[in-house]
Amino acid sequence: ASQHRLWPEIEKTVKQQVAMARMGIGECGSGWQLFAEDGEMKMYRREEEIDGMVVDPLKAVHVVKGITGHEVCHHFFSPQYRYDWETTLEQMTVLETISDDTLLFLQTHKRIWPASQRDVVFWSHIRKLPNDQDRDGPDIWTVVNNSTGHPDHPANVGKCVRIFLTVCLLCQTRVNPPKDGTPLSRENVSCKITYCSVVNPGGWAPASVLRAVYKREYPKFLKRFTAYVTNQTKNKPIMF
Ligand SMILES: O=S(=O)(CCO)c1ccc(-c2ccc(C3CCCC3)c([C@H]3C[C@H]3c3ccccn3)c2)cc1
Repeated sequence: ASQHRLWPEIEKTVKQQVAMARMGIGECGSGWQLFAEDGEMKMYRREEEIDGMVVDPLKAVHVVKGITGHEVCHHFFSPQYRYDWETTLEQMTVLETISDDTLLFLQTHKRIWPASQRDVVFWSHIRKLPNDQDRDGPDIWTVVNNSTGHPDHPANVGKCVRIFLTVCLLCQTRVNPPKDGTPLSRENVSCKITYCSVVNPGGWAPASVLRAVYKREYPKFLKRFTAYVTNQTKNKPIMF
């Protein structure tokens, strides 16, 4: 994969996005407002517009018991699960398998009235990162999705408005070993999830509509996705 044309961009974007995701909300600069909370899940956004279009950066933090960072990233990255958890997905195509850890996707999302239908072309890269805080702690896993062009799928040719996004899912596994030396089980693991996304909706859509869509869809997406991973893994050996 290192010789692929996208490799330099992937390296740079992954490093950038991981650094941002690791910063706490306080360090991330001001202006973050908590807009949704549900148990361990907290969702923040910053209100930002470019040329009158809403591009509100989103940062969600969540802690889920019984699953690991590798399991969360594996189910987010792998195409075979996506229709199960991505409720707004209408069509997903893997345009290119760049390597076993890097795919190129074309996705069309269901139309959200009154906005016109959207599509997106993005590369998706999964990576394990050394846990530099705690040397013998479990590794950190991340998936970064970033829009890119594709010669066979130019933007805004068909009925869909092309959106542009950068998404980073960063997962840190926590292990609390059982006192009595019994083997590790799912009760002894949890995962701290940080999900960052910036979506440029492409063509114009009313700010009030977009903000309502995000307010409704993002909490639903993260809850549904983490519940899906819990269900998929509950009777399987732990994937560290
Ligand atoms: O994390 S991913 O890479 C996961 C791979 O699928 C991702 C996340 C979100 C989107 C996305 C981008 C834009 C929109 C809007 C913009 C104007 C009208 C459609 C929506 C709408 C469908 C709503 C939505 C918002 C948040 C979460 C899920 N659904 C979704 C795409 C990919």
